[in-house]
Amino acid sequence: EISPHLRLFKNLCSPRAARPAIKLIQSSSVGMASKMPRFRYCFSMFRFPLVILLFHLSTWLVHGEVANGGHCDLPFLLSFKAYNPNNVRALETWVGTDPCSGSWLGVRCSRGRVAGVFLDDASLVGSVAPLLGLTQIRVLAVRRNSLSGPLSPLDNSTSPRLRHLLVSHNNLSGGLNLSLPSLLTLRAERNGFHGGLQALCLPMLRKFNVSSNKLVGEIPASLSRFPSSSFGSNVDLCSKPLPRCIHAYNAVEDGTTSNGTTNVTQSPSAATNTTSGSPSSSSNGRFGQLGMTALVATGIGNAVLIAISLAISVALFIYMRRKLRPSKDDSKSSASLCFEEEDKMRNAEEKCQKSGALVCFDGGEELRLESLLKASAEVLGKGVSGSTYKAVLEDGIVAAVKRLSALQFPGRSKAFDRHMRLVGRLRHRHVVSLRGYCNSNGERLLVYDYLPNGSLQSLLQGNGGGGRTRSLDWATKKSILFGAAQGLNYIHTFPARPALVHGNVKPSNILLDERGAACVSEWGLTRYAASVQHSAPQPPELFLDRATAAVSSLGGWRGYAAPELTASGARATQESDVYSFGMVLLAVVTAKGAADGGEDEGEGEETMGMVKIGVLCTAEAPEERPRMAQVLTMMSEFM
Ligand SMILES: Nc1ncnc2c1ncn2[C@@H]1O[C@H](COP(=O)(O)OP(=O)(O)OP(=O)(O)O)[C@@H](O)[C@H]1O
Repeated sequence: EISPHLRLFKNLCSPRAARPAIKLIQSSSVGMASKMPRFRYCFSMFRFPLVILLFHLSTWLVHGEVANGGHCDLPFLLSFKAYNPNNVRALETWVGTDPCSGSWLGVRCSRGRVAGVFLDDASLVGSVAPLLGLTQIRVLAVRRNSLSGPLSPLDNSTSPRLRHLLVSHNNLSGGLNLSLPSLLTLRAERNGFHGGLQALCLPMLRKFNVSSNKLVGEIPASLSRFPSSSFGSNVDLCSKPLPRCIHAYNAVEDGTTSNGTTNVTQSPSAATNTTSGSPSSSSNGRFGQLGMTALVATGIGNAVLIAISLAISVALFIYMRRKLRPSKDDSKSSASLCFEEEDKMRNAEEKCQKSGALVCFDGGEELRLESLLKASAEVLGKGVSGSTYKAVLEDGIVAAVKRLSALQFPGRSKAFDRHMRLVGRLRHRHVVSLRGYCNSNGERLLVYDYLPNGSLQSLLQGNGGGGRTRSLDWATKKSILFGAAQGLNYIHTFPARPALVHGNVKPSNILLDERGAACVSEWGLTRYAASVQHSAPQPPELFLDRATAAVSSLGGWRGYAAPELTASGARATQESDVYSFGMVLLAVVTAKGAADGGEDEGEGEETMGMVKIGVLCTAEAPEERPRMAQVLTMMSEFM
């Protein structure tokens, strides 16, 4: 088949245009000298199409196409297709030589290469291995099919860009051997994977599920942070978050155990008891000697294992800290974060997968503008800066989408884009992550993680978020305040020029995640707002009056804004954030809670200590307020 580029050239060789060239060929027996003028004539006729042809050839090559093999991702897709019968609907559209033509269902490309395959519920059979040969793939979603065979070992050399591997509800088998520093999602539940989890090295993993497989053995420490539901219904997995592993040792000896008939399987402690002086062991010299040797060997083995796992944990901890708190240097070296690639390449399209006008960040690669616009949406609330919706996307992703008010954020500004890209880089367990944003045609949508447990505001109003009631006891109050303080401190200390500011600290912007941990949200927007509603200055009354003032205006920022912000043109600063945090702290500490009436002495002291911190934070003069890092240090005394 002639490619479009060749066809273009063929059209240009229409009878009229081609005549001189044909003549040239026909007169090939004539001497070279007589050919030259005709050649020049022909060349001048074809100069323009030749330039076009060369241009197309070069882009063709740049995009990974080769002269006679077609698109370089084609063989992988075709061999996957070959496993499947012709009646698989999605694959019926896989025809032609260009998978990036837009007509291949479920195939998504970026810069001329296949970057995503989305074939959930497509009745697929055969092996998934060919799809893992796609070297530029970021998202592979083939859930709820009948795929079988093993998942080939994957590492940075085979799949350097893979972020989301969604293969759940298939018949896949074999071991899980994945060493992918950038993988964010692994959904492999309800398959037939067997063996252990030791060959999983996935430091950036956020979503993980290997339940309902045939896995056995100890859960590595690096995966123990996931809930037990991620590991359930396997053959024999153990260790955190599942019950502890019981290490059984065959403490030897055919025919030499105390009753002389069976081998004894016992725990190390039991073995210790037996060998350290129980009559049966001391009476049996050979057993005692062998048991002691086995114990010493086991002890040494355990010590070595503990030392190795400690070293690995420390290394992992350092590695994760670097990844999660990128410094300027880190951002240069870590290619795994979507945005860091952006910085390096200085080109938004290169760094982040874009779908239309949606720019995505680390963890938001699965987002697509089309599915966002089609999502079912429920209004969560309306604030000064815009309205927030809970959006449930067709592929089950739940997100909070903030639609910025056109009045507060008019026009398209490059500074806003730059700022949002910075905001999208922040990742901390007490800061709500921005996963993507869209800024086009006057529409500004910010896509955040959806936090299911409501806000501190709903708690203060006596209604636990997410439809649940949660008592605001002293421990809860402290943990929420401490979490929010950590989030705020992270924002304040993030390496950026100028230093970052939240700008809108108030209870409705302190959300509770699925574990009930506090996360600060919607920060950094006021800097780009046309106007910010400021309150009248707070009168310097007693702290309790201030707290009451804050609580009485829970819906807005008024009660929480620092007095200096009332001046016209005043901008939020880190000091004004500290003030607002102090107001939140006072509001929380003085709020009615489950412990009212039953406060013990220790709690009373802590309350007073916290109140003092609140008073320090709400000092009238900004320069007298402590920094968030100092607030954290003071608070940690009560944690
Ligand atoms: N990521 C999120 N997950 C769950 N709920 C959220 C999320 N972001 C905001 N909300 C909730 O949506 C509601 C509206 O939030 P929104 O930020 O639009 O208004 P606000 O916080 O009252 O005012 P402002 O615009 O000044 O921040 C609030 O109750 C907030 O708790």
